[in-house]
Amino acid sequence: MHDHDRVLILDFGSQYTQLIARRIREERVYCEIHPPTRDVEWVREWGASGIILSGGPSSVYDEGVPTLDPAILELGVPILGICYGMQLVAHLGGAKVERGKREYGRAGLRVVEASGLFDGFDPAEESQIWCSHGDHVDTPPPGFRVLASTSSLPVAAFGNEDLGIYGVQFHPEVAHSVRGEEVLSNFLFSICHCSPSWTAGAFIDESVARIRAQVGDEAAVICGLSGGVDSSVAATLVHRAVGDRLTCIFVDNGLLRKGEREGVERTFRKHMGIRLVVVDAADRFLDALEGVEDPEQKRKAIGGVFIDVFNQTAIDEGTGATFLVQGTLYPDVIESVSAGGPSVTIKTHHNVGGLPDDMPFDLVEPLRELFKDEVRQVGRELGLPEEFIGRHPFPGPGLGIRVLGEVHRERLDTLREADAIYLEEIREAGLYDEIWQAFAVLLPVRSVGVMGDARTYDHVVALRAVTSRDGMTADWYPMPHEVLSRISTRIINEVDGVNRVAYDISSKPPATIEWE
Ligand SMILES: Nc1ncnc2c1ncn2[C@@H]1O[C@H](COP(=O)(O)OP(=O)(O)OP(=O)(O)O)[C@@H](O)[C@H]1O
Ligand SMILES: O=c1[nH]c(=O)c2[nH+]cn([C@@H]3O[C@H](COP(=O)(O)O)[C@@H](O)[C@H]3O)c2[nH]1
Ligand SMILES: NC(=O)CC[C@H](N)C(=O)O
Ligand SMILES: [Mg+2]
Repeated sequence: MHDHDRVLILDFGSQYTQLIARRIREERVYCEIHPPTRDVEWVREWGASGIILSGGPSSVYDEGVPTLDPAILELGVPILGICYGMQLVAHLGGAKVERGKREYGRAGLRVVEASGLFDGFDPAEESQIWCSHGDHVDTPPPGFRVLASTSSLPVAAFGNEDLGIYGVQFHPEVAHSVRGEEVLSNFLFSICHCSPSWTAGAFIDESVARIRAQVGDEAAVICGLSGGVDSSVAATLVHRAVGDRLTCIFVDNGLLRKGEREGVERTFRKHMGIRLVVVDAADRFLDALEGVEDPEQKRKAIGGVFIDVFNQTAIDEGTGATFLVQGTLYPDVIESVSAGGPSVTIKTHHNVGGLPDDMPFDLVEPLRELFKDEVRQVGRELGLPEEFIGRHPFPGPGLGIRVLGEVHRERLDTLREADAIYLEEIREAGLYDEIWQAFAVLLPVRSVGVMGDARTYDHVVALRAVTSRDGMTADWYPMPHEVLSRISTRIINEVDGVNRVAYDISSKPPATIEWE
């Protein structure tokens, strides 16, 4: 049995699946996202208080589309199907899913009565919802009744209260569905009878217990420690679970920022009380990157060397470790791999898709289901110093994916200097905490300039600064002009080989935060 009610989200490939998870956790209910291939036995074992079926790009009549073990509908666990999830419930329940009436964006929802899923709504009033579908249902399956409609959709929501199974054609999880949160909270609390008990403190207790169960009483554990918030939180949790059987390994991969190695070592030794080994492996990484230009190849090469170095260090240090802890987060996972489901690979995060198949360790990833801001909350609860928690994220492949194209030592040095100036000025201007992540990128092009009456033909540095909540979506930060101007002047004057600075004004999507 679990201490907390838990909701299972089956992911049919919607862009919004992670938003569903967020919304549920914001209601302080624990949830996890899993591929729709989970069968009824697995689901029973998992112990869901409620199940949400996400939307997705498929159509129920197409070939090879993801479906649901129909026995799950008979478990007696409440179910809410959203968009494709609703269409699947309709299809499996014997209703017809109609094709070809496309509806994207806003619509007005009118509920039949103010109860159950729509408790607190007013049948006399319309509320704005957000839609994104091409298929729809005109008549609910036998045993189900219409709960809401819009001017163009006769069935915007249906339900069978006896079975506790519901479907909504719109997306209650997006902010533009103005009362969507209420729909989700009605589902969680009135229908699934969850209690809102999932807090950062509860997460800590549970994950310490889970780590103990996974690692056992004997095994030794190493942790890849970067000094970033994710691995610091992961290391602290594991340390609570296994004590001195944990050794942290900080790898200087030659792709770190200026002063980073010294800074991380100092802060960690000062605050953490965990054994730390620092390994200088710059040559190995740079050798592996020689001649490699493609971003995915670079990421995979770096991921592979990380594991080799962890392995060699575990042996050299005589740890006998059989477990490797990583601070992998949910966004690392979702962007790297199709979660057994239908979403696509955006980029291979070094700690997920970049791992070799024949890894000599079992992975311990206590944060695999969380988003960055949730990890920060856990870190605060664990009492980690603000120096770790407030740090901008820094990717494991580091400057290796910020020197675009082939990575050379002198290019790394150039970027290191430019990046240090950029961050120094941002701190100086008091903007560091307002920005989610800021960094410089060295472009693989050169441009013409004039310095001291002489012609230059040098490199271009692009500056990126974004605001974000969880790294899944981001917007460019409107950096004050006088700060930009100071940064640009300093970089061009102080960094050899750079004669031009550009500011990146792309949001995510359609761009990503990193350039590679
Ligand atoms: N230089 C490094 N040495 C050892 N392990 C590393 C290093 N860089 C990354 N890792 C491992 O890869 C994981 C993922 O890196 P990632 O950058 O996502 O997390 P983080 O560095 O802990 O936090 P942040 O996102 O705040 O930088 C880390 O949690 C850590 O386990
Ligand atoms: O540890 C990591 N290993 C990686 O391979 C990796 N790639 C991207 N990132 C970080 O993830 C966040 C989202 O980045 P993107 O928008 O570029 O995908 C941003 O914070 C990125 O810095 C990584 N972190
Ligand atoms: N967003 C969705 O879930 C869309 C479901 C289905 N593909 C449709 O177009 O109706
Ligand atoms: Mg990092």
